[in-house]
Amino acid sequence: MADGTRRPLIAGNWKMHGLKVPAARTLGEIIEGYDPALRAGVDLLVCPPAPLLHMFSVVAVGSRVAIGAQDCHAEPLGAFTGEVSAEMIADAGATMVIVGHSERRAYCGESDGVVRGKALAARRARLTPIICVGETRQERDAGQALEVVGTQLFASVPDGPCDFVVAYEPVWAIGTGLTPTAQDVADMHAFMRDGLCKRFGAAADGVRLLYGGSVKPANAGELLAIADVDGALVGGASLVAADFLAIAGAAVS
Ligand SMILES: O=C[C@H](O)COP(=O)(O)O
Repeated sequence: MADGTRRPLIAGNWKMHGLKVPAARTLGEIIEGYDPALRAGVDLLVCPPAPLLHMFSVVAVGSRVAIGAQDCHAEPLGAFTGEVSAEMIADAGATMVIVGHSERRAYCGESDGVVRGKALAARRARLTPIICVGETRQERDAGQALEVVGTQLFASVPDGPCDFVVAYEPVWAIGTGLTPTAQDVADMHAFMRDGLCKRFGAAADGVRLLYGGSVKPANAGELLAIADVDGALVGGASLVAADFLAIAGAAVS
């Protein structure tokens, strides 16, 4: 649970889902459902596929629903066919960007160093990076979860100001319906907070630590009540406005 100084953030990662007409309808439902009670207590972020960023940013103007991207390139421009820079994302109207998602680490071979470069690019473009970390099932079963996440966190987060969000997403919990125990989530978030505070000092108290991996309306209350869980990074359930809003509701109840 956010400690009162950290406003909860519920972020929806739509991954590679969304054609413009149904996607705009879903965004409209989210905006409509982000009522004063929710607005008073929780931040909402929707991260659609890149081709929808500009349209979403225009539709969301004045709604206080933030729009974010799912990835960015480290360089501001250049001969990088198919890539999108942080500056382009900001120019499209987005304010945040996910970096280092485990799907990109696994399928695109992104190392901690690459992720750190993307987080720095986000800072350069005045975007807030959401830096993702998380262990595999094999690593957890081997008792290495804290060590693996600690290493990822240290190497993926750039030096400088605490202008980032961290998302802890156990790889084995993503899209599987499985979640860690509340105690395991609490231990990991306390460990991450401690590591950030040792490195950055008191400023790290303001960093929001999200949990991600099979967050649904049915389990959001329990997960969001855990100490040092300041919100959620939601995949599948963020594609349904009612489910996404119900998860946001759990952050304020
Ligand atoms: O970025 C979101 C995560 O990968 C979680 O996805 P999920 O909620 O579908 O498990």
